[in-house]
Amino acid sequence: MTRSFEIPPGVVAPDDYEPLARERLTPEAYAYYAGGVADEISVRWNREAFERLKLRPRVLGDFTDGGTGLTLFGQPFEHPILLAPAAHHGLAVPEGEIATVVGAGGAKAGMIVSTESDFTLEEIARAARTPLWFQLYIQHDRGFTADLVRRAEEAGYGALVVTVDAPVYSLRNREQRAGYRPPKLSEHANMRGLHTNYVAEAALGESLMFRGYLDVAARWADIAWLRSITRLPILLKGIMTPEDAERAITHGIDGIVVSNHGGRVLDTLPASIEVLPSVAQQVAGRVPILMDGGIRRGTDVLKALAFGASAVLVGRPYLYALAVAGPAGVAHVLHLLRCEFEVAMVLTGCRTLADIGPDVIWRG
Ligand SMILES: Cc1cc2nc3c(=O)[nH]c(=O)nc-3n(C[C@H](O)[C@H](O)[C@H](O)COP(=O)(O)O)c2cc1C
Ligand SMILES: CCCCC(=O)C(=O)O
Repeated sequence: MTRSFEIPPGVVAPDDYEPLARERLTPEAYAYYAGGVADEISVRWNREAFERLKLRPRVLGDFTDGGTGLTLFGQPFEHPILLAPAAHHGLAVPEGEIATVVGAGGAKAGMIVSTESDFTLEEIARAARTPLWFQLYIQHDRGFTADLVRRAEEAGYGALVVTVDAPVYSLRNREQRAGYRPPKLSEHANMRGLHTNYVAEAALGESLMFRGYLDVAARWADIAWLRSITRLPILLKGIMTPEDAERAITHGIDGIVVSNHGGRVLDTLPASIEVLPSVAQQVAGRVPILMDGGIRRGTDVLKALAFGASAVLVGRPYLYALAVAGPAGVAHVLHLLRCEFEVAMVLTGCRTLADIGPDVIWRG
């Protein structure tokens, strides 16, 4: 790092980074980070659903030997707040994901590295002092995809998070209005040399989706194939229904991420937190569930765990913090969330994560 990064005075809550990031990012980059698909209704619902949930306080508990530690797939984590996979940290600072992973290490937070990172997965792993998982987008070229998996294994990633809810770059009007253009797949650091002839474009009068593009998109058979080529734990990210959760389990996957992709793929999907209980009921403890979408406060983390998540992922808050204060910002925003979460645990009578259950939610 060649520059020093400082936390601006007055930043005391995760959301305090957002207006400052907006000033520092280009309008195109801000549109990419902040935006969702179409009218951004699911983006709003992710927040509103958390805001509607009330907590039930408990007093005078005994917190001896309490803590936030957990184990996922045999890997220890200090707390259940991980960095969600997000493409293009280089839009925030030139050091991109290298700065992010340093910040994640400072806050002892696990990080999920995106297929579409601006540094290679190997470069990020070399800079890491914290557990890393790799988020995989199954590419049209399955041989290339298998190579990515092999590279993630060799670089020491602890799990594969296969994102299954975005087979197509969806219609993000805010990005379009701001003039943001995503790079071509082969321009991404991890995907140099990738070739694909399949692009989701349609001339007037042509079909966008049903003219061959989906011939090479991932299907359930690809999950069975992935299962057969790696011993890494596999999570599917973007599961929103009990049926798909069940199907994932029958395909031998090890974990599920309940997510509407931060409202970036299909608008008017319900909030992730709203569907979490039905997925948790179906899964019934057979595999761990993680969730993301709209986590902005420690109380949101508590609510997600109360509804059956083992851990949560946070997206935009750390991207904004990265833009404002580099690795220091990332560490700080995660630390704020962890501190808020611990306070919420104590004030609802929870000594460890195992104590967090439906009882912490105020009913009626
Ligand atoms: C700028 C940005 C880029 C993202 N890129 C990816 C990605 O490459 N892969 C992926 O699985 N999810 C991606 N996501 C979705 C996040 O992993 C996560 O689901 C979402 O941001 C959670 O919602 P939140 O931002 O409200 O916390 C991205 C999200 C944002 C905001
Ligand atoms: C197909 C989407 C690519 C990156 C991404 O996941 C996002 O911007 O949300």
